[in-house]
Amino acid sequence: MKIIKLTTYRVPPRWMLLKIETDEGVVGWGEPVIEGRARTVETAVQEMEPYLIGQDPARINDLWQTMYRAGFYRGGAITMSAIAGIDQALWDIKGKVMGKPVYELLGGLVRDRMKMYSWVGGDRPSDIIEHISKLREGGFDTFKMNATEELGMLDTAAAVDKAVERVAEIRAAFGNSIEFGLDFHGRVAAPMAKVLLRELEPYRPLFVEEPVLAEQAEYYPRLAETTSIPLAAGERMYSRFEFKNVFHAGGLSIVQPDLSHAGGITECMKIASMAEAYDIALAPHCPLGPVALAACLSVDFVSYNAVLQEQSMGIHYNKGGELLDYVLNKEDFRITDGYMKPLTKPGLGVEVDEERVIAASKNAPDWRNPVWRHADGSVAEW
Ligand SMILES: O=C(O)C(=O)C[C@@H](O)[C@H](O)CO
Ligand SMILES: [Mg+2]
Repeated sequence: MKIIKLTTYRVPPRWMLLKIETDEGVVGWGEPVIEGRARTVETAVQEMEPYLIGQDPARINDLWQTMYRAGFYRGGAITMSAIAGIDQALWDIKGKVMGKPVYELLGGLVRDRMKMYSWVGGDRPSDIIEHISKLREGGFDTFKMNATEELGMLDTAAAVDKAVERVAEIRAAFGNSIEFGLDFHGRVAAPMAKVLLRELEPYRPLFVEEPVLAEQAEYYPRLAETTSIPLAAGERMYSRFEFKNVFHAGGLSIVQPDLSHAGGITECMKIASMAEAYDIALAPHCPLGPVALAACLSVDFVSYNAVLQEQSMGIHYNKGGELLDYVLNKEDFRITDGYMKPLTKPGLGVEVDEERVIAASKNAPDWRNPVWRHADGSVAEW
């Protein structure tokens, strides 16, 4: 079997799907994308074609190593997202050829169902109580929200109190009948992270995500010394070589690689097992589309340390497109009592609605995250 064609489709709300075709008619789908840089990743996928066209899609490991090493320069968000989507599609092909779901090819199920969580509150956290109440009716009991709006490197007690009061309200409304993660989203600089973590401690969030920016990862062990709140990060790290340093330095309790940013299934399986060796839990990042989620689940269902899975249904980013819009087997993505079952169809287990994808790709928006500014006019982390 040989790879004959790669086709990318940028689709609303801000995703990109990749179709890899073979000379024997077997097709694989992947989701290579960096939110806000879809066109750049699209070009990166096209630049990988010379390594792929005419090659045997079964040789995933060799194709992965070639894409990673052959271009001399390596790593980073764009290249590793391109490799990620291609890798997902190659695993999809392999599963379809062998008539097995990818998790079977990775050693079989380590659990029968996977715990899912839902975003609440939007870019500027608001209406949290009402949003949680509504999602609880749908069976969710675990949520994630932004902890703050813009926050200065050194901010006021009032700004800290605003973030803490929001969390206090959640505990007052729901007690310990629900769990919630707080995403600092890189908005909190090191000087304020310690302050916020201390004030949030009494409310026992399930975790705090990106307590500081990934480029400040050396603070993770220092911050972990000051709090019992589990620290989580990973969506802005792109290979096991980056995660290696973070695991070795310590401080992270939960690792959140993104299956569409960190080299795909092949790489994230390695990251997951490295994390397990450090007793770090796995909670793949996935505010993206159905193929990315299916790739996450392929890793979740074979990784002992997988504890939580993000999914984007109802997320505030999904304007103009929703998770199941491009999926024919929607019923397989049902979430019952906050859990998903394995996707059992061959490959990644997503039956892509290709007609819908092609139609939607005709006028895909160039999604960009907003550029926030502090009161003094300087750029704020979004
Ligand atoms: O889902 C998360 O945890 C996020 O922090 C969302 C962020 O990754 C946006 O997708 C960037 O555009
Ligand atoms: Mg995040």
